[in-house]
Amino acid sequence: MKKKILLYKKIPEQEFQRLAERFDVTYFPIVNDSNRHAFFTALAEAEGIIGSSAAMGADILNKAVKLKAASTISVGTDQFDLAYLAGRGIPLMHTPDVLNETTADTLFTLIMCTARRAIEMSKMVTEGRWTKSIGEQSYGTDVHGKTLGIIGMGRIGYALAKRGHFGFNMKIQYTNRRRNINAEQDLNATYLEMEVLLKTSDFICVMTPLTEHTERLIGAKEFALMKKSAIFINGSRGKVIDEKALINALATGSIRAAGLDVFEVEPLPIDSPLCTLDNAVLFPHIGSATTETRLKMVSCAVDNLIRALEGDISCHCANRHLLDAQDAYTSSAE
Ligand SMILES: NC(=O)C1=CN([C@@H]2O[C@H](COP(=O)(O)OP(=O)(O)OC[C@H]3O[C@@H](n4cnc5c(N)ncnc54)[C@H](O)[C@@H]3O)[C@@H](O)[C@H]2O)C=CC1
Ligand SMILES: O=C(O)C(=O)CO
Repeated sequence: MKKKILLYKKIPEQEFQRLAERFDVTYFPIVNDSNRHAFFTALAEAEGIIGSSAAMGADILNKAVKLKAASTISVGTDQFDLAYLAGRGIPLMHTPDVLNETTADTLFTLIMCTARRAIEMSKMVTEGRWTKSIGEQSYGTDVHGKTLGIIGMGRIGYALAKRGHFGFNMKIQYTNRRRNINAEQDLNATYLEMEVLLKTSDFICVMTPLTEHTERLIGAKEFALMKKSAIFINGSRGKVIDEKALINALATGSIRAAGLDVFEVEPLPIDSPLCTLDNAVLFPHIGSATTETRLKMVSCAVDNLIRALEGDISCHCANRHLLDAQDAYTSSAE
């Protein structure tokens, strides 16, 4: 008999078929109040789950009494309670690497848009305010040759640093839990304590995961340390920064601008003060959102679930360290 799995995201047909060939799939393209009861009923029967963009805390996961493996169509795993899953011996699979280059492209777009005031200038044209040659009040600032400070020099941080170093002759500096020797050797990156990085960077980009250690990593104190000319970029998760403190820094001109792909609350409510600030460039969480990369992520997540339900978590398991620490993983193939 086929194992039951729960799919809670719309995915391309060919990937759906790969799941359907192997599993008995219950599919919820979206979960809302009208289908939540049915969703929980399916969750209680599922040996595997696959999807993204839905909170999967212990309160939800404890309904998944038969669960053997979870697969998220994302590299970020903050929607899940990793320790809870590990405590039950359940691996959480994720999709690293396939989205590095696309997400770094998005981050560099934010850098260019904020520095050159691209959205603001475009609005000037489309709103009929371009009535004479622009003056210096509309000038941007250069990106090439400036200093790029990266907080979280992991897979995506490195891909961003590559663009800055090779494409824009930027000086790369970073802070990270561990030294990134590849970035130092390949990109001449300098490791700095956070405080020094904040004080000396022209562009500061946060690319850490959201964890209990990184929640509100950047707040009023950190914004106050940045140069008045600094441009702040967040592509990690909204909760890694104190959004109110950022709004204050932008509104008072204590930093120059911010480019944001992620927010404390998503979708960003239209009454957020961020929406009124010309020096904030706001994207609707599109870091990895190209057709090619989203397909690769789905494909990777499908492979991950198939392998994990066969007992193989050697690749792409996000809570492997927690499972190993308590020797909790027992192969679901057993
Ligand atoms: N905006 C978007 O669409 C996307 C956002 N993301 C976010 O980016 C995050 C990072 O992704 P990857 O680069 O693949 O992860 P990664 O694990 O390769 O890199 C993260 C780096 O942050 C460092 N780090 C962790 N805690 C830190 C701390 N307290 N201080 C300094 N450094 C710390 C780690 O040592 C690691 O090197 C994801 O977890 C996800 O939340 C990822 C993809 C797309
Ligand atoms: O993969 C992730 O973590 C994202 O945020 C979307 O690509």
